[in-house]
Amino acid sequence: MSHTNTRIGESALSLRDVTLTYPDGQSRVTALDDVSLDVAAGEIAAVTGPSGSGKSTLLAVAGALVRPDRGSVLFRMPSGVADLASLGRREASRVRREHIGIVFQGSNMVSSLTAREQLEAMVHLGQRLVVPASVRRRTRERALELLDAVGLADHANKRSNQLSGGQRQRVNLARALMNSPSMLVVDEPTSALDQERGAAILDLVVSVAREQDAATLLVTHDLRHLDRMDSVYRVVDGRLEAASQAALA
Ligand SMILES: Nc1ncnc2c1ncn2[C@@H]1O[C@H](COP(=O)(O)OP(=O)(O)OP(=O)(O)O)[C@@H](O)[C@H]1O
Repeated sequence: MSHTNTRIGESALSLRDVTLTYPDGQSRVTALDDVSLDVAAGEIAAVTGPSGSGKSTLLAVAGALVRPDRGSVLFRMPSGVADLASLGRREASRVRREHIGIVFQGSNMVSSLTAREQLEAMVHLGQRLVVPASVRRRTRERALELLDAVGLADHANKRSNQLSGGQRQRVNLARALMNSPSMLVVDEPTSALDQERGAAILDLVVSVAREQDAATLLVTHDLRHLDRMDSVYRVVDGRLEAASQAALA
């Protein structure tokens, strides 16, 4: 893994000149066009923009789910700085599991597991040996704590097909927080929620980002929340623009 501290400066996440294209028939469509972005630890950066402009792709690149064609994606983890753009599949998957919390719309849940077990699996998945009872107990406690924090203490033992769309979205967020990630990438966390619950979930994202010093990228269409963000960007045709909140209102 590369250790390139000098180029990342004070940032926890630093994208430099990132370009990503997808195949489109005989040609290619440019989803991200020379994007550079810095997010500090504990900073919450909102990403807005029209449908199809490249927001989810930006999150996927930052979250080590997709490798860009060009550019670097430097990420500061407790163990050092890695360029996510140059990691192989296995290494990227390990970094995601251990250090990145990902909340995408429709994130997959295992239907046979309860809400609590979905969270516990995040921790147990990475462990090859038999998990000691003390670790299992701590993991369970943390899972219940997080389910409580997202307002689902009473639903811990329900399977995902017994939960509503909004409740599943909250399980997704709780699950992303299980490993105390250094980076959170969150796509439309409030889309399936009413205003009150949406605001509560956003409160949780904000408090987690601050308390755990997680660099946070959050796609939202809900302009009411933008005043709670540290920075606001707009993606238009794959290009990133800094956006003032006044210009978006
Ligand atoms: N897997 C893919 N294969 C081919 N093209 C893709 C793929 N994923 C996205 N695209 C294209 O890349 C561009 C950016 O898509 P992206 O999903 O990042 O936009 P978005 O801003 O998140 O949109 P929305 O707000 O509708 O979710 C679009 O033109 C889209 O059609």
